[in-house]
Amino acid sequence: MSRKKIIAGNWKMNMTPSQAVKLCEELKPLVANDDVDVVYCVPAIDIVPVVEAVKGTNVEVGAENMYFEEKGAYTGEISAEMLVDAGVKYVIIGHSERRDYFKECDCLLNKKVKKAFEAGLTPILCCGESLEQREMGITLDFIRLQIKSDLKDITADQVKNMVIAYEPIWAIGTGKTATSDQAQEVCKAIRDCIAEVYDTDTAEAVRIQYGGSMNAGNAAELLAKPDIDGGLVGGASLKADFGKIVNYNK
Ligand SMILES: O=C[C@H](O)COP(=O)(O)O
Repeated sequence: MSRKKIIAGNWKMNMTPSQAVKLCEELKPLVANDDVDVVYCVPAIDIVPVVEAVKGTNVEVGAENMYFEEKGAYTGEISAEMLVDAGVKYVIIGHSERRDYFKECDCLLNKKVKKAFEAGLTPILCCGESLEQREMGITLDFIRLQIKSDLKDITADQVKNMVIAYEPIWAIGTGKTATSDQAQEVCKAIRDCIAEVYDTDTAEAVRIQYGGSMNAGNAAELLAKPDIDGGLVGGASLKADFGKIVNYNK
């Protein structure tokens, strides 16, 4: 099966609303590539202006987080319904920074994944091992556990339409990219895990991204691997380099 590549920028806590609009204008001519899906996952306050700024282009907008409740007394949170109403199509769930700094656990993330689907959003579910886990040789076991817990009670049809991002924590923002073989090994293990829990059709359909210091220089090699269907790009998504990653195949 041929899966369309998906290149998503994760802006993290960068870009004020006015800077965000300026960045969209700068990137507009650089990210025009209909062969791939292009997504900007942006801070909550940037969502409305960015949705407006990318109107009429090939870019879709994603959120970096959401809460699983529909509405109510949850100070500071944003619901899936709010995101959908604002024009958001994707939502990152379970980024390692949320798991680590904000103590988001698998049980909470499972509720968020369910809610995202219920609201009509496409979740980009992140998983990845720490350096310590890699050195202990438990990377694949740990990631299988994460995937199984986060996808508890999620149906095969839902999994077919979601995105999973493999992000080794030791490669995030460090300039240390996983080698393309390391990234391929884990992305394949994730696909095998999906085949084991669901079936081969589902495993063949789900798109699996790599994230962790992806840049204009290493994207083509990573994206050439059979089980890597895209990138979740942090630092390099805030500059012209992002256009080169999106056009890795040109
Ligand atoms: O979500 C994106 C990842 O955390 C990767 O960030 P990075 O490209 O800055 O290493």
